[in-house]
Amino acid sequence: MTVEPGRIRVLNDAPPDEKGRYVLYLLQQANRAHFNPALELAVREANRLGLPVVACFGLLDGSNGFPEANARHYAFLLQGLSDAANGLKTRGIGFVMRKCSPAEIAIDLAKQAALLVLDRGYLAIQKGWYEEIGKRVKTRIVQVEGDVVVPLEIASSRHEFAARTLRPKINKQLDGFLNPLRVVHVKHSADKLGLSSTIDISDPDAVLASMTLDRSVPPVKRFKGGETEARRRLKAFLSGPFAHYGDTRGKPEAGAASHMSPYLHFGQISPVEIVLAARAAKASDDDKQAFVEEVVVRRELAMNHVFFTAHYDSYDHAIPQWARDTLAEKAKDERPHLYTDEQLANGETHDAGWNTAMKEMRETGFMHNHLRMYWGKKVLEWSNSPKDGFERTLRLNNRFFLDGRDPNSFTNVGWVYGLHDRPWARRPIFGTVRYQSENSLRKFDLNAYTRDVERLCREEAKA
Ligand SMILES: Cc1cc2nc3c(=O)[nH]c(=O)nc-3n(C[C@H](O)[C@H](O)[C@H](O)COP(=O)(O)OP(=O)(O)OC[C@H]3O[C@@H](n4cnc5c(N)ncnc54)[C@H](O)[C@@H]3O)c2cc1C
Repeated sequence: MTVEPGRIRVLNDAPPDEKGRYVLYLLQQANRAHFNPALELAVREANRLGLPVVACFGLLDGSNGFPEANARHYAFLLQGLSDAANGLKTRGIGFVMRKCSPAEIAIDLAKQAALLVLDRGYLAIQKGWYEEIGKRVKTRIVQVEGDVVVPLEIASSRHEFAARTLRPKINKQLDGFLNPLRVVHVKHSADKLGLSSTIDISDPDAVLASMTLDRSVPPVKRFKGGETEARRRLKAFLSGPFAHYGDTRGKPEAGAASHMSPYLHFGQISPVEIVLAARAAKASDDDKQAFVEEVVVRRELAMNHVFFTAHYDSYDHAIPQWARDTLAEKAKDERPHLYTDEQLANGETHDAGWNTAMKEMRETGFMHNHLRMYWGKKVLEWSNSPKDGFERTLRLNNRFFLDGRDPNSFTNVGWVYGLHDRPWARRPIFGTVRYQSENSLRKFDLNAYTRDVERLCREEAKA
């Protein structure tokens, strides 16, 4: 199918500029050359206008760097862009990359474009780029939503209370947006335009070395960025552990995790592609349903939260009143264990299971879903105040996770503090916010998980 009309928003309804030399696509959220609705729409429009397509990317560097991004994040991003650039070239689509803001490169290259196509993300910084572009680009601008299954405003027009309020709305729309995307053949190659990048992305390591950035968190070997690698991992997951996803996803040692979150965060794979592949895989309906619940309902609940919450990174704005009240009542409760930021980051607590999870995160950029909940709840318990706990959980999350700095990051850290949840039995420190005890470490084989983490860390340490 071609792009569903519900994914398309016209931001500037001017006619395409007749003098335009190409159709420009600001590839910023959906960093991929395939299964990318914004790109396919750009190709379709370019063919209709008899023009080539040029994709562009603005790389934020130095003092202008992306908030909280470090060498780990940038290495993965650049590997993905290198892969995307190869895919674009094979299709006859131009690719221009410069060290500047995404808005800057789009505004500059749009001067010679008939039409500008944007993809769509929901973080405040991304919304800022779209606003700036909207004010300064005079030609037609079309935005295409390709990184959620059900377009956000179609799913819901308000901040959702919990997964149970969003789920029926998503389910009503789901089948209408789960369509294979038709690849549009490029009729006019961009080769003759003579546009060149100031960045040679064929060597992502060299680009990383040329950047001014926080190198205190190094790249990881466990995850290689790019759509090719995302699809390879997805295939391996769906033909193996997926058959037991429903039963074993709470067991970190069982391997029933897709590891799609870093690839989804950097737009290196489409969630629609993931769900279509999962539906076609050999697994029970229960396994499929459990997976769709995570990758569509929970993930899109996170998008809904950041979209409708202006200050989603602020404890006072993002956490519901009932949860802040109950945590405030318990703010003076004795805290048997208090740790500094450094002790937490180094995994120097009394809790060996927590330290192992922290080690997986710090050394390999990832942590299993089941442990993330435990990990977050303990930071709340071991912090001076709930606000302090929220802020340092978010800092650690965004610093070490490859999938950090995502709508999922802000929303799930918020969940630890009561967002999208309900009151539970009253406890010290937590009040009626859901507590998680050390017992949750006994529900899986902690020794097997620890051995796994040790092995992964040895592999990271190899030259
Ligand atoms: C304290 C805490 C912090 C978290 N921080 C992040 C983060 O920074 N970035 C991030 O992407 N996720 C975060 N999560 C959500 C979840 O833990 C990860 O998305 C998941 O573990 C990623 O592993 P996977 O891709 O193998 O997941 P799978 O189990 O294979 O699930 C497939 C996909 O579904 C989505 N998904 C799964 N669980 C959730 C969830 N609870 N909420 C929303 N979407 C979900 C993800 O996109 C994931 O890739 C956090 C959860 C908690 C409790």
